[in-house]
Parts: sequence; C-alpha cells; structure tokens
Amino acid sequence: MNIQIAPSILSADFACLGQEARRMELAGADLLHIDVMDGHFVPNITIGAPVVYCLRKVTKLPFDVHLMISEPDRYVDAFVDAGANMVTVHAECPSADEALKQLRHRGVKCALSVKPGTPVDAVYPYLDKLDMVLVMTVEPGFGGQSFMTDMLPKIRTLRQWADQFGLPLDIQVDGGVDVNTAPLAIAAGANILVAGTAVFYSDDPKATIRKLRSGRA
Ligand SMILES: O=C(CO)[C@H](O)[C@H](O)COP(=O)(O)O
Repeated sequence: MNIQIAPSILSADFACLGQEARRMELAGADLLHIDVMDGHFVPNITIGAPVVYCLRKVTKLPFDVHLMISEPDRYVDAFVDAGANMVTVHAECPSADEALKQLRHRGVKCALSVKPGTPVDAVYPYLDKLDMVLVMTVEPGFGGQSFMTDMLPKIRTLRQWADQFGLPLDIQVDGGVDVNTAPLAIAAGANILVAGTAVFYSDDPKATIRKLRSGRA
C-alpha cells in the first residue's frame, strides 16, 4: 500500500506558518494537514480560511483540511475557495451530510471523521460517496496526546469494508502517530498518517517522515 504522510500544522510555529509549510514540503511530506477548530466542536481555536488562502501561495503541497467545527456546511465553500484540496467533516455534526454534498458539488475530495467515542458504523451509509475516512486516535482539540490503540479495530473494519465493496477508500489516522504507533495503524489498514508532534518537533523531519512511511518501528 502507498503510505502518505500528512504533517499537522497544529504543531507548527504559528509565527512563521509559511516557512513551516515549506519546511514540511522539503522534508518530503505528501500533504499538509490543516487543523481548523472553532472552540465549540472542540475546546480550542486555531485558524480560518484566510490563513489557508495565504498558505496556498507558499507551497504546492495538497491541503488536507480537517474541519473540527460544529457547522461545517457554513464554511465548506470558503475553505475550497481558499485552496483546500480535500476537506474532512465530522460525522458527529448534524450538517455533515449537507457539507459532504457541497464538497462533492465543488469537486474536491471529501472525507468523514469519527471521534473516539463514535462508532465506525456512523460512516457506513456514506462509504461509496467518500474519498477518505479519518479515524481519530485522540480526542480532537490538541496535539501531543497519546495514540489510542483501542481505535485500531475501527481501521480494520473500514479496510475490510473497502476491500469487500471494492472501494478506493483512503483511511487516515490522526492523533499520537509516531514511529512506534505508525506501524500499528498501517498494519490495521490505514494509508494516510497525520503526524504533528512527531514530525514538527523532530531534529530530522525528513528522516522521521521516511520512517513513518516505512511502517517499521
Ligand atoms: O487533529 C489534531 C488534534 O485534534 C491533530 O492533528 C493531532 O492531534 C496531531 O497531533 P499529534 O501528532 O501531536 O498528536
């Protein structure tokens, strides 16, 4: 399986986001994971579409925008206009269905995410309409938390469904991914790994990205 690494800008130095994005591009990242938080869906506030728009000018990395916001349907257009290549909304949001419809209409990749307490069954009705499912392996809101190994069965179930129905589904994992936990996620069936702390705080991000991609501890 082709494994992609998406550094999460939540762990970047926000005083120089553009340089941080370029640092990840030079280190060999496949995507830039952009954490959008509204202080309501999660207890933290990060950035909005204007920041994504400015970042779009400084890197060619595809933007993987993770909307941890309560009303994603209100903001999908703004993030797509700003340069998002793929957008993830949360299954727990009442307007997730509407947001996914808008994303498909705009022609960007769309994904649904489940928080740790949400059963993976929540994405089942949408499977054939999704490009990706994001399995959260921490409670969303903050970087630097520990990987929840009890989320691995969700990844296995998703990979099984994708194989069973012949769906080209990407399975992304986010939270506590490092060189020790990446092999677990990959073995379970994940093919896109989000990593904040492990990559941004590494002395050698290029080597860390290569190591994460290898699936070997
Ligand atoms: O979405 C997130 C938190 O809600 C972050 O992307 C995630 O926690 C990555 O950070 P780390 O690799 O440090 O755990």
